Order: sequence, then structure tokens, then C-alpha cells
Amino acid sequence: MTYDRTRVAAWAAPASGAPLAPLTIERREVGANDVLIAIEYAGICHSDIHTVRGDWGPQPFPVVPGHEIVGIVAEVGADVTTHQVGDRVGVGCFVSSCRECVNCRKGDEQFCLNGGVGTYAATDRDGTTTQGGYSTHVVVDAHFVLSVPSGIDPAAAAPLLCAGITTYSPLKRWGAGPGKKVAIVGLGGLGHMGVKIAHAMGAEVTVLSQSLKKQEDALRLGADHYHATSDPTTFQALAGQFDLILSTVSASLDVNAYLRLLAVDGAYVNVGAPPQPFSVEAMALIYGRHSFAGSMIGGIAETQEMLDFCAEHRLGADIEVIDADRVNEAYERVLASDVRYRFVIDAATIG
Ligand SMILES: NC(=O)c1ccc[n+]([C@@H]2O[C@H](COP(=O)([O-])OP(=O)(O)OC[C@H]3O[C@@H](n4cnc5c(N)ncnc54)[C@H](O)[C@@H]3O)[C@@H](O)[C@H]2O)c1
Ligand SMILES: [Zn+2]
Repeated sequence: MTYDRTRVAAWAAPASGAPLAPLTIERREVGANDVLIAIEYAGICHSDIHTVRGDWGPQPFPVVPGHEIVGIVAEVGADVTTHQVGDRVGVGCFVSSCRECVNCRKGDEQFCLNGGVGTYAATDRDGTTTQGGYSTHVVVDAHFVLSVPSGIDPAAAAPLLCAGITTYSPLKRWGAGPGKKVAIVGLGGLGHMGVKIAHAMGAEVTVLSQSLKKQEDALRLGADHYHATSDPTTFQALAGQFDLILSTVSASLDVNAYLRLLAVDGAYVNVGAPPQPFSVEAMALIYGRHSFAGSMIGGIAETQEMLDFCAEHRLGADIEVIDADRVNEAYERVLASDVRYRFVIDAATIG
């Protein structure tokens, strides 16, 4: 199929809460620093669903979601030295940043002080609205394009671009490793990567999930222990146990109940992004010198480090590859916690 930048096939949400449908979009010309990627796979992140369902406020519809992108370089601009035609590459949650502010210079481009640009539903530097990975092609500044190591299956690599880095970054920052007790709350797309990565880092991993339904899966993914949070004795039995609790839950939680599971100096790090606020009791924090923290994806260098770590440890996501016309059904199944553990769209079925 020849590429026509003015007629690129995609799947988009036409309005808040409306089902996704095919849409033809335009990509920019390949600039001197740009890479044209022929997309192979795009993961479905719960953030895509929050965005198009209006959980995070108004959006510039139509929105083409997708920020877990893997594909093959089809063309590079004249000044690109980091990627070549034919390379397998990935794109995560952002496609531009100023690269000059203190955060960008530290490698925290996701916190750019001059307006980083999200992969979709964001205003790009040229004033256009970005459109994401549920599409056949995308044009991205080479600095924001990752190399996907050959050891990982490309479809299983796609979710690493968001779910992988979102769990890797806080696990590393808060010291998951040998001798540390780490709990992962919520066993969805992020959670199952959290289990795999924390296990590969050498931590003792406990999964805290609503029911016992996913217990066998969790142990296979690398968890050492598993408890159902619907059982009130869980919160008594595990009081004061964990050095780190990573919550990946997409809904609001009783944070205080989890803070009480922390050991002295333990940290509860939330990466879930529900629209409702959390309520934190002073006593749940001060008793035990606990920390309550958050984390958002990771910078470009750290994302590359995560991909290399996953290749070295032979980690990819557990995926269900779907045709694009099943995206609405997949959204419903994610909302019903019926995914093991990430849906990935086969871009060959788009358009
Ligand atoms: N911080 C970041 O950078 C970042 C990046 C990606 C996604 N997110 C957010 O993280 C959240 C999770 O994303 P995902 O793609 O993994 O979603 P997901 O739907 O695949 O997983 C969420 C899991 O939480 C479980 N859950 C819901 N309520 C629970 C409860 N009370 N107790 C225990 N488990 C519960 C669900 O059953 C599901 O397994 C979303 O809010 C998403 O927007 C944040
Ligand atoms: Zn995401």
C-alpha cells in the first residue's frame, strides 16, 4: 500500500463517549528531524478510555487514541542519525517537548515546563492537534522515538511504551530489588507489567487484587504472594508489611487502608489516574513515617533503559491481539476488568 500523508487510515472517537469509528486523517510532511513510522501494533491503555469517555475533561474531538505504538521506520528526515529505514521503533505517551527546560535537560521530558506534547489530543508545536497510534502511520520527531530491541515480540512490546515505563520508573526510583517487599495493587495492563518488572528486579512481590480470580495468573507472572482486597482479613494480616506499594488502580481507592500496610518509611506510589480525588488521613501517613507519592510514565532515556531491561529479562506484555473493528468491544472489556492483560490492535486491520 503506498503512503499518502493526506489520507491515513485511523480509528477515532468522534465525540465524548461515542463509539470509535474509522476516520481518514492527515500526517505532517516528514521534516528534517522526523521519522515516518509504519505502525504494526498499538496497545489499548485505560488512559485512552479515560480520555475519550470525558473522565479528564473536554477533548479536541475527533480523537485518535493510542500511545503504545510499535512499527517500522519507513522514512527519515535529512538530519536524523538515530534511526534508519527498516528499524523497529516505538513511541510512547509524548511526541515533543522543549528539550531546554530544567526538567527536559534532566531527562524528565514528560514534565516539560514549556508544554510537552502528548501523542494524541494535544496541541503540537505547529498548532495542529496530535493524533495517536490507532492508525497505519505516524510522523514523530526522532528524539521521541525509541528503539525496540530485537529480543521482544513486537506486539508484546507495544504495551511497554506506556504500561512498562509507568511501572518500571517508580519501581526503580523507590528501590524495588532484593530484600524489598513490593505490593502491586490492581492486576490490569499496568499491574501485570509491575509484577513482571518488580520480580525481574529481585523484589518479593505481592499482588493485591479485588478477588481471587487472577491468583494463578499472578503467580505465573512472577508474584510470590496474592491476596484479595475484598477479604477484610487481608488488611489485618498484611499490616505494616510493605516497603513499597504501587497502585495501578483506575478507580478511586481507600488509600488509608493501603497506607496502613506499609512498613516504617514505606512508600505508597499511585500511578492510577481516576478523576475523583483521594482522601488521605494524617494518621495513616505520620504513623510509620509513610510517604504518599505519584509517578507519571518516564523520560525518553529511562524508557529506552526499560526496553533494554525488558529485552534482557525476556519480558513483554501478556496480550490479546485484536482487529481494529473490535476496539469498542475491547474498551467494554477493559472497563469490566476482562482483559488478560493488554489488548493490542493489529494495525494491518486498520483502513
Ligand atoms: N501515571 C501514569 O503515567 C499512567 C500511565 C498509564 C495509565 N495510567 C492510569 O493507570 C490506571 C490503570 O491503567 P491500566 O491501563 O492498567 O488499566 P486496566 O483497566 O488494565 O487495569 C486497572 C486494574 O485495576 C483493577 N481495579 C479496579 N478497581 C480496583 C480496586 N478497588 N482494587 C483493586 N483493583 C482494582 C481493575 O480490575 C484492573 O485490573 C488508569 O487510571 C490509567 O489512566 C497512568
Ligand atoms: Zn497509557
